[in-house]
Amino acid sequence: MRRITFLVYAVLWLMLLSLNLYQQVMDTKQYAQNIATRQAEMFFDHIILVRKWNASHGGVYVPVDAGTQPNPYLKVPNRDLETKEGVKLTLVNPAYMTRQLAEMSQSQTGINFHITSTEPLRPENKPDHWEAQALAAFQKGLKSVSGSGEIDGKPFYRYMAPLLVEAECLKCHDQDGYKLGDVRGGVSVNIPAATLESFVNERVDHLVITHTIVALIGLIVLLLSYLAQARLSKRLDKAQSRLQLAYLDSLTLLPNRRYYDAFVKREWKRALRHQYPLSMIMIDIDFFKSYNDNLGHLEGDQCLRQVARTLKRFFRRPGDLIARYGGEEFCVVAACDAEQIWVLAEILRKAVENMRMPHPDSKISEFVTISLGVATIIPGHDQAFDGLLYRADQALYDAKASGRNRVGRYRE
Ligand SMILES: Nc1nc2c(ncn2[C@@H]2O[C@H](COP(=O)(O)OP(=O)(O)OP(=O)(O)O)[C@@H](O)[C@H]2O)c(=O)[nH]1
Repeated sequence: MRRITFLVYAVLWLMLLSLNLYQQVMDTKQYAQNIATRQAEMFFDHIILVRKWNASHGGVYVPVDAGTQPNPYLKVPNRDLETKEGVKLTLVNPAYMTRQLAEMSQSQTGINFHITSTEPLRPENKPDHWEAQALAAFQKGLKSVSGSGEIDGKPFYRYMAPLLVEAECLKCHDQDGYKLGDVRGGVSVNIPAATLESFVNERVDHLVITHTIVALIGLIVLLLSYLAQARLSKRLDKAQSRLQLAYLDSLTLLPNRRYYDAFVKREWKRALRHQYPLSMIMIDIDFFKSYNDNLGHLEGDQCLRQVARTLKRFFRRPGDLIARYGGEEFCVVAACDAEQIWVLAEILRKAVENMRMPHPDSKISEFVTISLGVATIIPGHDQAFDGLLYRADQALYDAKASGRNRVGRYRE
């Protein structure tokens, strides 16, 4: 694994976990919201139940005191009575009762609920923005609305459901133009977010801790496998360079004699099996001894490298090989026929000549040149590879004998 791959995996891993953490935190918040909504629904149902009880009695008389004054918005006969003993009683209808319960609930449980409608008789029953939107939704048929929001700057889970006109309501409200089933308003129940905050915070803390631990474990595993892989590839690199040292000539970086031996053995067998021709070119730099003597051994090395580089350009096919055979000799093995190898040899000769590398002491040219000997054979069971080598050598000898800087062909 390369360092960049490791980093990409690490970032992906962290992104995946962050996404999961985010999703779980959102789920937790939604869960808290659901709990609050369920609680508010139950609260709402109780209010409705108590209102029904009150309405079923056409309201309930209670003694007048500082907290329960006659309801100025209740315009019915006999709203206020006095018992024989002189106790003053006033009629508490469902709306008045709901308001009183709301005040009691607010002070004792912190749960706030609010009876409201779009046209309230009592100004305090005017809906806030959230409630007004919920009332509009009820007019369109929605059965309840839940969410969250702020009341007097404090966060609340909010729930609201409509108050529908029922038979009991019409006893007092039929003069108001209401019909059975009409939306008369609604009651919003507001649960302080603080009641569930500790649950949410505790769960979020837990999620953050577990995700951090899992993230660290993942990163450690990733890091360990990266380090193990880095060590392994270092060892592989070392093994590879050892292998290269064993099979490459360090001066020219061409395959060396050892590689050449293994290669020709394999190729010879293959050509024997399939009965196709195998060709060889022996290459020798002309007057290389005098090049060395004249320009020095280091320049001689440089010349060998340059010639090798030039020759190597023509060998891209995996079935062909050019190797440093030894000293200033190179050898080509290729699975092709006599004509093709001759053409290739001629190309190589011209390529070296066209390098125009000065050779001050050559007897045939002012530049470095090569002589080449080519031979081709279709391997037979009674022959050995040495036969091909011998022929290529003979051809090279011919090329040298007939003037150098040319390709010699083996003739039977
Ligand atoms: N600089 C350098 N010279 C080398 C290397 N290997 C062999 N030689 C030299 O190559 C020369 C080969 O000389 P010869 O075999 O006489 O060949 P030549 O001078 O090219 O003569 P002809 O082949 O007849 O043209 C010798 O002087 C070797 O020392 C090498 O790795 N580096």
